[in-house]
Amino acid sequence: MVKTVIFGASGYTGAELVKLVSQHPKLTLNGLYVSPNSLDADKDIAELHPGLSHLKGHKVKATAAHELVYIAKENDVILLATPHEASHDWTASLLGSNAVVYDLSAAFRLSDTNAYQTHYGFTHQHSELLAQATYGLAEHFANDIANASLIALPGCYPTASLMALMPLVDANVLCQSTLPVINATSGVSGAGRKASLANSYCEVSLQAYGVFTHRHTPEIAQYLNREVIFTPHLGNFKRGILATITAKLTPGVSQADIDALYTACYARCPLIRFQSKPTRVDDVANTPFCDLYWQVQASNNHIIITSAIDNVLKGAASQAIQCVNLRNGWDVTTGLLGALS
Ligand SMILES: NC(=O)C1=CN([C@@H]2O[C@H](COP(=O)(O)OP(=O)(O)OC[C@H]3O[C@@H](n4cnc5c(N)ncnc54)[C@H](OP(=O)(O)O)[C@@H]3O)[C@@H](O)[C@H]2O)C=CC1
Ligand SMILES: CC(=O)N[C@@H](CCC(=O)OP(=O)(O)O)C(=O)O
Repeated sequence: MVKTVIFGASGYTGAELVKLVSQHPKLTLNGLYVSPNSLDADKDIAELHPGLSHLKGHKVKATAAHELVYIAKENDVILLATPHEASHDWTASLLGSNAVVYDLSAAFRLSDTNAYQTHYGFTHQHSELLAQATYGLAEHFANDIANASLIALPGCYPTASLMALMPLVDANVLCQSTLPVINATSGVSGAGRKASLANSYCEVSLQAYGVFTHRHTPEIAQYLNREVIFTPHLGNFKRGILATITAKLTPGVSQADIDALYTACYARCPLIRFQSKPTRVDDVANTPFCDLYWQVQASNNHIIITSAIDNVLKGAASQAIQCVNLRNGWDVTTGLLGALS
């Protein structure tokens, strides 16, 4: 069995990772960690997440920075479901042995160190790790992921957006002079488990936020190699993201062309599903799938694509497990579909 540890195990994505690792046929849970001064240190995971009561006996431990090198030596898979700064500070100590680091934060997603000061408010100290990191967008970078030692999982909105737009950019069917427009709504779990006024039950109402400033705009732009207009919205539901994307096509591109293009791109991708009607959050919540729907309006060369994912699964934890599977040469769905049928 492949020994696996999870940092940030008490959070939303951490708890999903605990569940996914525990049901994975080739992984074994070998340690759960929270922050050095966490109020949850030494609590049982079943106490923190009653939905994980069947895993009673797994306690979360406070991380001690001086133990990181040892933890990495003793394990094969390190999953970081931690804030960006914690991943940034700890990853160098976790690399260097045989363990592979899968980081769910944004600490290693962007290639430009300066972007971290602008968009994340901290100074990035590890340009060498940014150069080394592989982006964990599983369906698009499978070969790179298979050989990587540091995998930077995409953000939730970038996952939904890039799954829709990358095939079109790669096939060069988007008009160069018009920016794709992405409007996406996320459930509240996207903001993490920590209490805040903006995310409290009575305060949440469907609303745009981060207008022209959201930190996922440069992430999406970097991997598309072109600018986009991205506007996130907060919705009053727990989990899921629906991205509705409008883009201008080059003249003459038809519905049949786009059908063929997506079909070819995702032919061997069992976790990408095509829908004949606009996609719905309820169909992907609690699943590792990304659902796509598209419609071309030939009269004015436009396409609308709708992309739906579960933000804590395909947008984070289950995509991390896809990467673990790819990195170990296992079927990409291993451990992900068992409880669904
Ligand atoms: N929620 C989502 O939909 C998505 C989240 N992500 C990213 O995944 C990561 C985890 O997100 P999420 O699960 O939502 O967050 P949560 O706030 O729900 O959980 C964060 C976890 O990290 C621990 N933690 C907090 N501060 C530190 C610290 N300084 N050092 C180490 N551990 C710490 C917390 O426990 P404690 O404070 O008790 O130590 C908790 O276990 C983040 O980087 C987030 O940006 C990515 C994609 C989607
Ligand atoms: C609803 C909500 O608040 N969502 C989060 C995005 C969550 C995510 O993907 O986070 P990272 O890129 O930080 O890992 C936000 O907009 O900040």
